[in-house]
Amino acid sequence: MPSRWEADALVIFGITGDLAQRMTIPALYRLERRGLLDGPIIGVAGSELTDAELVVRARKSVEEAGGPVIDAIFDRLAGRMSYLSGDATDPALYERLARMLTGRRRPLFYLSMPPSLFGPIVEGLGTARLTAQARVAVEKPFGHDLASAIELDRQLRQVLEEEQILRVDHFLGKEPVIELEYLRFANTAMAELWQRGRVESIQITMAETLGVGSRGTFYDKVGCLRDVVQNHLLLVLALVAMEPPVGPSAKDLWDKRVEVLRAIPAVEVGNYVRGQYAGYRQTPGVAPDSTTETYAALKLEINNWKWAGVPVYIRAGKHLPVKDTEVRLILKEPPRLGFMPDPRRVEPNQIVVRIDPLAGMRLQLCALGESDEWRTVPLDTIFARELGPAMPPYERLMLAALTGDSRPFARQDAIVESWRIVQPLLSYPPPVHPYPVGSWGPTEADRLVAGSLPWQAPWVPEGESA
Ligand SMILES: NC(=O)C1=CN([C@@H]2O[C@H](COP(=O)(O)OP(=O)(O)OC[C@H]3O[C@@H](n4cnc5c(N)ncnc54)[C@H](OP(=O)(O)O)[C@@H]3O)[C@@H](O)[C@H]2O)C=CC1
Ligand SMILES: O=C1O[C@H](COP(=O)(O)O)[C@@H](O)[C@H](O)[C@H]1O
Repeated sequence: MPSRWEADALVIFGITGDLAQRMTIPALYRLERRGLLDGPIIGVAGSELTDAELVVRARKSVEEAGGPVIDAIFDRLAGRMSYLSGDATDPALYERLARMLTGRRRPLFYLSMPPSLFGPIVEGLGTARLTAQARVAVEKPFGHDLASAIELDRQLRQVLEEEQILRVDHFLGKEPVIELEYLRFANTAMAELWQRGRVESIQITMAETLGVGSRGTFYDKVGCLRDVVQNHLLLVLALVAMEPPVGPSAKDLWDKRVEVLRAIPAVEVGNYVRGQYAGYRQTPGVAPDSTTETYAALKLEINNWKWAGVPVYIRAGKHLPVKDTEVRLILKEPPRLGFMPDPRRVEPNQIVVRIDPLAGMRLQLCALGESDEWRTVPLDTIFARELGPAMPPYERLMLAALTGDSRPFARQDAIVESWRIVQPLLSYPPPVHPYPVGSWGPTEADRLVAGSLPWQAPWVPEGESA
């Protein structure tokens, strides 16, 4: 049954911006190729452009995203597109937009704009009476701390109901992140292991080989904790630790995720290590005396029946040795039985769910080799080889937004809880430690995992260059 929120028009605010050009337009092309688009697409931005000039830019975006561009498909997409130029703070823009949307009842407004404009845009849409049956997608960041996240929501809620707001976090569109729920609850083997009686600790790593590049001005105001930990990684943790949802709706899913976040106490500053890669301060747009972190590592706990006593370690950073995002459950050691040779050398089993770049799962077991040597034996699965290629996140999220599926979009209470968890770290940031480019971050982060297995080198599947 079609959702009552299925869109009959798409309006992209910020169509000329970096995100729209690199991600949104190529995603729309791929949806067109699958035959999943319907209705007009209106791009809005400040630049003075004609419809034809927008189409030329769109073609360039699709070409730069890679893969062949099929003329007939691109022409179909281009045929839907039109452009509206104006200032998002000018009420006249919304009157013009309303005229372009005549006859359309359920537009999706996708805000790929500076976050400071989210409030004014929603107000403009409301004043032009465009929001009755509309939905509004907003890109992260949802605030820059707890207070501003609450304030942003207050502004949006003056015009919109909660279910009209789609908070886009592209990690929630990643196939293996979605897969986590099924892996855990469709497999008794996993479900039985996934609890404090079996798990010694959890490590979540998001390592990037690149630095901040041309995003210095943006990044220096944000830092690693806000950029990827508060949003992507805490939402992934919520999925890793949640109880099974009682039903299939977005509410069922988010109720369980939020339960996990509510059970996580705010992180103590002593459990947080910040790092900055060598040379960061020379990046264009970065302050010469910047103390912004490009690496963050923290230890937290989940105070509920299932996870109490299991430390969760999260680390993320730029200019690290590999590009890798993974969740690693380190299982408890087996009992030391007398019949096994040298039982102290048995390594604990580990379950790794790799999110990026080549998604998959590893079960790390232990076996005795020919010469009575303990060996680590990996059982690996690459999801794309078993399940076929996954839909890229922006395509999946755009499709969900257009078809009225709220499940992959973050709910406000989850956002508030995740800011609460990191707020002490933002209010009282510890000193930042330098680290060399290509290293695993500052060695100070090693003290966080004292008492658990050290930080584990991520699983990089064979054939994938590090
Ligand atoms: N870039 C990325 O990789 C990511 C970005 N995001 C988020 O997405 C959003 C957009 O980011 P990004 O694309 O990088 O930003 P850009 O600065 O590249 O683009 C901003 C867009 O907003 C338009 N714009 C700005 N001010 C006005 C105004 N007053 N009136 C009308 N249009 C205006 C610009 O139009 P014009 O230039 O034509 O005037 C442009 O199209 C931000 O919220 C960002 O945090 C989230 C994840 C990743
Ligand atoms: O949101 C962000 O994510 C990217 C990493 O995303 P991925 O899909 O390539 O893992 C990160 O580089 C960027 O700094 C951040 O804003």
